[in-house]
Amino acid sequence: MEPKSGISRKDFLKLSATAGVGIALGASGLGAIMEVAKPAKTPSSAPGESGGDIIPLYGTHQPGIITPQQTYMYLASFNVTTKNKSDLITMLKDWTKFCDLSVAGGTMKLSDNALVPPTDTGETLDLPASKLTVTFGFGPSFFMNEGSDRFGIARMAPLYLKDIPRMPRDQNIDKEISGGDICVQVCANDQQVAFHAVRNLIRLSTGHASLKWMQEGFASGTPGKTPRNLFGFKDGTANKLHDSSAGYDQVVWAGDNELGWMQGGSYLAYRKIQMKLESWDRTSLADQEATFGRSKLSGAAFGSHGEFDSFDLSKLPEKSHVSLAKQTKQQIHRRAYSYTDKVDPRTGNIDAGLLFISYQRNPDEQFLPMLKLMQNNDALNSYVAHVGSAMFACPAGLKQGRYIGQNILEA
Ligand SMILES: C=CC1=C(C)c2cc3[nH]c(cc4nc(cc5[nH]c(cc1n2)c(C)c5CCC(=O)O)C(CCC(=O)O)=C4C)c(C)c3C=C
Ligand SMILES: [Fe+2]
Repeated sequence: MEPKSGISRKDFLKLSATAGVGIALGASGLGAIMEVAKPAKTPSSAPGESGGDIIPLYGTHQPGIITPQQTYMYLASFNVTTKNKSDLITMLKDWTKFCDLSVAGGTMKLSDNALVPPTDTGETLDLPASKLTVTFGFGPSFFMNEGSDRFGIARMAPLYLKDIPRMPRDQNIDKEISGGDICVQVCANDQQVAFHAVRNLIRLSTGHASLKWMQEGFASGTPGKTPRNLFGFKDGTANKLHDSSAGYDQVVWAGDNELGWMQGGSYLAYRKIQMKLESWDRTSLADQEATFGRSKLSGAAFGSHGEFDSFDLSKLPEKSHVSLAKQTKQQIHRRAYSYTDKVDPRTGNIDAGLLFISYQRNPDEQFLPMLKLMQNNDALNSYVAHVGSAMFACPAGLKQGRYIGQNILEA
């Protein structure tokens, strides 16, 4: 059934219920998704309407990588618990069907049986798609787990996938919030829509995988302008340098030296970085700007005027953050979100910082040399501590009718 455009999630639900399409509950109560409805709206609807809020799940590349940043993000990492490959496939199929429906603003059909829990948790019933994207990635332990090729896919591991090696300033890295077999990056312009997606993906993983860790982030900025991080600086300016199809091919998308499933995919590098807000806030403006090598107000590099102006590297302090990144002569595509958490009752300091995420086609060449140089020399080091770390390989875009990871598990 092809729903009409302009209808709400709730209307669509009613329609799908009448037409007898939707999702049947399995024996567990959460169960496998047996049948899903077609997308509730089309991506071509006018902006402002729900349809204009749709980012397609299918395409050459996964959504959520070069997609302009939405306001909210959940990053969740799962460990696969089932030893059975077909169980794993069931979960990935259910996830795919769920994403197919939710990114289009649809909702799983509630049960007709009042005696069992509703299939969908319901908090998005009246909400539009909100540019929801779900991006999947696979960690090194997905392919080879503690020396065991448990799903017979070790030969399918991509060229550069490995845990980020221990860095000089990694003494605060917490293993509990690092790594994992599968990561899911969920982004949307409505936090409830993003949460609904991650929550239901967790529900659908029951019996197949367990949630290892989850992080929640936000990015705030005027549309079309670079958002500022919690140090008050524009963060993401240099992404403009590769903002073209050729630029993304050069910086982001894995090439034809990779196995087929990874060509057009990308490597996700993740660092959870605490930012010492209290000590930063006691730092003079001049020192803050020298830390990055850019003006706080305009975002312009030292010696230039506008945020996006080219600049002379010799005008920046040698150990400034931007200078170090430039010295590597590499580019990465950053898609970071801020986070805030609890206050330490002993010091009154806030646990807040950056969920640093970057995408690149070759982390060995692009990301790791940059991280190493920064860990050794960065002026920013006085104000930050890295506490979480992970790397995942995100497959190429999905074709309709296929499930995420199919090209790895059924090759
Ligand atoms: C290893 C890669 C990087 C880490 C880790 C990282 C952490 C980090 N960055 C900021 C704030 C800013 N970063 C900026 C630029 C920038 N950062 C990286 C890489 C890492 N950052 C790169 C490659 C660049 C681009 C450099 C260039 O080519 O010009 C900036 C300047 C504005 C911008 O371009 O975005 C800011 C500000 C924080 C706060 C942080 C850890 C908490
Ligand atoms: Fe940076």
